[in-house]
Amino acid sequence: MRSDDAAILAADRLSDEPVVGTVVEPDDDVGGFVFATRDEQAVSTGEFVAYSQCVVGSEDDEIILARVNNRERESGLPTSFMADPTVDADQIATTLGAEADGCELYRITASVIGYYDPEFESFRNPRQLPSSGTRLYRAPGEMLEVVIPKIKPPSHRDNDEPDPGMAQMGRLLNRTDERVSVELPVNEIAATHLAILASTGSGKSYTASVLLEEMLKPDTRASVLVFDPHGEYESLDQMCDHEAFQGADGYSPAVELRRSDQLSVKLADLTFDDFYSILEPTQRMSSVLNDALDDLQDEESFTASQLLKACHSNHPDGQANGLKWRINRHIVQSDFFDGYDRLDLDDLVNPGQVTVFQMGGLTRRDQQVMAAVLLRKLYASREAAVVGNPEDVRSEIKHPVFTLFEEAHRFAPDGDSQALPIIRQVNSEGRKFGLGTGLISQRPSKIDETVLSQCGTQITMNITNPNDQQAIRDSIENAGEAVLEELPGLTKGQAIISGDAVNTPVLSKIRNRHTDHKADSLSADQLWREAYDDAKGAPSTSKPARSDESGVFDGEEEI
Ligand SMILES: Nc1ncnc2c1ncn2[C@@H]1O[C@H](COP(=O)(O)OP(=O)(O)OP(=O)(O)O)[C@@H](O)[C@H]1O
Repeated sequence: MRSDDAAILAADRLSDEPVVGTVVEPDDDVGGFVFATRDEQAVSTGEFVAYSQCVVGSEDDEIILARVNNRERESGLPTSFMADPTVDADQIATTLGAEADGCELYRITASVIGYYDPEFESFRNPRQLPSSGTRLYRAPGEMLEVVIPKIKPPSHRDNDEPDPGMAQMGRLLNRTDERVSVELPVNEIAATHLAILASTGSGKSYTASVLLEEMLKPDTRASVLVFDPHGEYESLDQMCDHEAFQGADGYSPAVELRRSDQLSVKLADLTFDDFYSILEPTQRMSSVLNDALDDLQDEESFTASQLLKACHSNHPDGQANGLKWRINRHIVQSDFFDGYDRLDLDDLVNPGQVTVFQMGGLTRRDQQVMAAVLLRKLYASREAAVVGNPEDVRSEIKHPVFTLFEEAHRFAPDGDSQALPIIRQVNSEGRKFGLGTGLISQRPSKIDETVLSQCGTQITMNITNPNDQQAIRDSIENAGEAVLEELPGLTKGQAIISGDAVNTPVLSKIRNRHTDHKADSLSADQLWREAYDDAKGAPSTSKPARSDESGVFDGEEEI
């Protein structure tokens, strides 16, 4: 980010950029205009173009940004706009290099985004569409770097104000000849929640890992909990030794990996609803359970045998037998429930630490119960810390926490889940208490609608299923139809970033990871060959896997 952003925003800056076309006519329907160009490559969908215009209330001309939407090819002479009496035909011919014979033109629709107002820290509507003949330029890359992230621009920050923590996620997808960096304010993502949505294999966990890398850099030192049903995030521990993550003051991120056999939930932390879903009691059993839990409600911790005893003491006549059988079956015989806490928040959440819960061996219900218990504890602890109750022992978490849910449709489905009520609560109230969620899913249509619509920032990648596309349309208010139409065409690592962290949606290429990516699909042919060699005791005939472990695409260098 440059500090001389005032100069970057000056309208005369536009003349350094290539001319990409000329406005043919305003188009009220799209809140924009149609322009003509010969160079279709320079103006692919989602690209930013710009023109200068005098706007009411501003002394100088402003740079107005517009986004390229649809395009149509027009062969032959550009008769439709050459016939427009307000257009200077010579000027258009010069601009486009249009020669009389067989020149190919493209009619392109663009919607006006507005001019950037640093006071307002956002775009303003110029309230007037450009007139025919207005010359259009490619929007300057340096300007886009300043105006896309939703932050106070450097020129408007006090010297003693700390720089906002920025996550350098990648670059603008459409700019192939220059690197225009896409940075997102970490604060905004953590406070207003995030959704990363894409079909399987499109790069969701890769993108989430890039974000986690950025959050754990010395500039940010975030506190993050990852709920990871497939063990996709363990390679993050490479951050501990990687030079990109070492601070001048000796900082190095901590990465805690908790395997499912190291996870357990304290019985006293479960609510009646949790017990209800674990034991699935009949109506009669429910009232036995209720009485037993009433007896134990003042205990800070209790064991399964204390619970059994409480059931028996209230109902010695045998009425409790059915429930006791279920307690034995689902609680006593499970390693997952315990009288004592193995989810101590002090160990799990610390600044500069990411804790990854590898929940692979747990049933879906246990995954939900664990996520619910932890989120409830965090919520209560952050609420107590912010509302300011120093007497409350739970107020120990003094810093914001970001939680990330891989396979979010398991935890917050469009249906029943132990974790859904608390995820809903965190998404609607968590901002006040510095508790944020990131939801990752390949099935947005299977996520609870309220939860999804409360994710303020969205990173959306290739998605082909029509129901999922519709769920995304419904949850992303301002991305614009034309940009969303790009979704099926995006390839691995390409994303639309929209919502609270950006002033306008942006098509991006997510950067390469510093750490290895461990979530690649298994290479079946190699594994078969290896298994065959093992079985025969022969020296290996297998060739190395074709998948590129570094995750670097052909011809794509590190940004
Ligand atoms: N930005 C990127 N740069 C380079 N490679 C990428 C990028 N994003 C994804 N990839 C590659 O694409 C593949 C799939 O990525 P990833 O594992 O993140 O997909 P996913 O959407 O999480 O899949 P799943 O739903 O199966 O978990 C990986 O091989 C990864 O190396």
